[in-house]
Amino acid sequence: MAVSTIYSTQALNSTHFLTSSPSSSSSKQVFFYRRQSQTNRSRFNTIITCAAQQTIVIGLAADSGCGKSTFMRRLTSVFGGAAVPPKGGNPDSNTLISDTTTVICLDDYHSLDRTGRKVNGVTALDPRANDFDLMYEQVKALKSGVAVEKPIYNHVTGLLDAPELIQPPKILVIEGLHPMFDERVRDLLDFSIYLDISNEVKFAWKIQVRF
Ligand SMILES: Nc1ncnc2c1ncn2[C@@H]1O[C@H](COP(=O)(O)OP(=O)(O)OP(=O)(O)O)[C@@H](O)[C@H]1O
Ligand SMILES: O=C(CO)[C@H](O)[C@H](O)COP(=O)(O)O
Repeated sequence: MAVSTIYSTQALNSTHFLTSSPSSSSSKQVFFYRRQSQTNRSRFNTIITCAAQQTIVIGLAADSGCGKSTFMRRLTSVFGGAAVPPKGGNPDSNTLISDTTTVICLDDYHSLDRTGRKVNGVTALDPRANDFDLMYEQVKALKSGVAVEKPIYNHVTGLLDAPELIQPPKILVIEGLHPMFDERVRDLLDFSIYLDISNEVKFAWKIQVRF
């Protein structure tokens, strides 16, 4: 598994691209190619293509409000096609689907809704508030080409909504608080990214969202 950490102190508005990263496991065929245009050597002109035998799984971890969604929108656009919510589904779905990539928000594996967390005195970061067994089963199924009925955590109501059908994509991104906490889920990742955002920047971004 290749690992990359993005530091907020380096460049707040920069995008960090995946570079050539053969998987550590010789049984997999996962390659990201990085190529720059001859005419324009700007890093925003980088093209990435990918060849793989099965669904590639990318894990993106960061604290709440640290730019996971923003980073994923940029990454999926690099992979090709606009990422949009599932058509005709729950308007509060957290999922984004593009031609090549499906982004799943791991908040959907909260085992306790907002009231349940309050009653039990735990935050969403607490492993006890998350269903890692289901997360593992469903990521494993998608990686092996099997569709799943994934739950939805509704950030508007704070409730767990009826599940949505997720088809196996070429590239699956799981983004959230804990893509690397459970060893079984971690072992399914081909590439891991951690957004290491300083508290100063994190609070500034959070205030921007809330006010
Ligand atoms: N690289 C960046 N430069 C400037 N602002 C950013 C950057 N990344 C994210 N932000 C801002 O920070 C805020 C939070 O970003 P975002 O919603 O992507 O985070 P998140 O981790 O997905 O949040 P949540 O955990 O609540 O789902 C947004 O207002 C976004 O515009
Ligand atoms: O986005 C989050 C974590 O990634 C939220 O903090 C978490 O899902 C709890 O949800 P809410 O704030 O709606 O109670």
